[in-house]
Amino acid sequence: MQLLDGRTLSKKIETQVAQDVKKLKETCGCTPGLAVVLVGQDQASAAYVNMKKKACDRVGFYSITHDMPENISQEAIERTIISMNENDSIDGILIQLPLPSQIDTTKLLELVAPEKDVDGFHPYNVGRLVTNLDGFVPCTPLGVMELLKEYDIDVKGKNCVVIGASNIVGKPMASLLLNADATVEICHIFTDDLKRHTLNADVILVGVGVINLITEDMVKDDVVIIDIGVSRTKEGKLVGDVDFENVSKKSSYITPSPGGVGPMTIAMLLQNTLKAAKINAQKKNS
Ligand SMILES: Nc1nc(=O)c2c([nH]1)NC[C@@H]1CN(c3ccc(C(=O)N[C@@H](CCC(=O)O)C(=O)O)cc3)C=[N+]21
Repeated sequence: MQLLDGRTLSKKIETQVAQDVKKLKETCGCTPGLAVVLVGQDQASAAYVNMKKKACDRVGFYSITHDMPENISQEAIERTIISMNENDSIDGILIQLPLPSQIDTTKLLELVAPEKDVDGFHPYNVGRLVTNLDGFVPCTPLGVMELLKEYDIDVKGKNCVVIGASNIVGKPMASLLLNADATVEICHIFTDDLKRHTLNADVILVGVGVINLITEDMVKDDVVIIDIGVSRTKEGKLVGDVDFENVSKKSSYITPSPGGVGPMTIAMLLQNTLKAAKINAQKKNS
C-alpha cells in the first residue's frame, strides 16, 4: 500500500505557482488577484476561506474577502460579483459554498464572468469540461487528477467508480475520468447495492461525507482509493468516507483524509487563479 500524499504534492505545486507569480510580476507588473465572497458565520466556511487566503499570501497573490452577513440580500451579493467582474485587479472570483437558503446560488454562479470562474462552476465552463475543451475545472476533482498523475496511475480503460453526484465534485470528477479514457460509473444516494459496484472498481473516488461508507468487504485487492469526504467525528477529529485502517490493507494506493485531496483543492485554486491571471496579462500586452 502506498499513500497518495496530497500535502507534499500541494507544496510542490505552490512552489511552482510562486515562481510563476514572480515571473509574471517581472514581465508585466501583474499580480494575480483572487476575490472570495463569504456569507454568514459558518465556522467551517470561514476556516476554509482563511486557508485559501493564507495560501494566496504564500504564493504572492493579491486577495480580498467580501465578508457578508447571513441575512444579506441576493441583490447585494449580485452587485459585489458585478463589481468584481469589472475590477481589473481581480483575476479570479470564488463564492464560498454553501450559501444561506434565501440566496439563489445558481443565479450567482451564472453571474461570475466565465474567464474569472476559478472554481469552474459556471455552466459555460461545465460545458467546456464535458466536451473536453480547455476551461476552468473545479478544484477538487482537478486536484485528484493531479494526484493520480504524480503517482503514474493511468485510469485509461480502468473501471472507475465515482460515489457522489454533486455539481462540485462527483459530476466533474466523472467528466475528467471519462476525458482520460476511463470507464466511469457514477453512484449516489439512490444507488441500489453500492457494494455490487465498488467490488468491480479498479479505482474508487468517494466524496459524500458519510463516515466509514467504504469498508474492506466492499473493495477488491489492489484497488486505488481516493477519499474526498470530509466529516468530523463526535470527538472533533477530521475523517473521510473510507474505513482507512482496514481498507488500506487491501489497496494498492490510498489517499489519507486529511492530508490527501483537501490540500490539493487549495493548490488547484492557486493554479486556476494563476491561469486566469496569465490569460489577462496576455490580453493586456496585445
Ligand atoms: N466555492 C467553493 N469552492 C470550494 O473549493 C469549496 C467550497 N466552496 N466550499 C467548501 C469546500 C471544501 N473545500 C476544502 C478545501 C480544503 C480542504 C483541506 O485542505 N483540508 C485539509 C484539512 C484542513 C483542516 O485541518 O481543517 C486536509 O484534508 O488535509 C478541505 C476542503 C473547498 N470547498
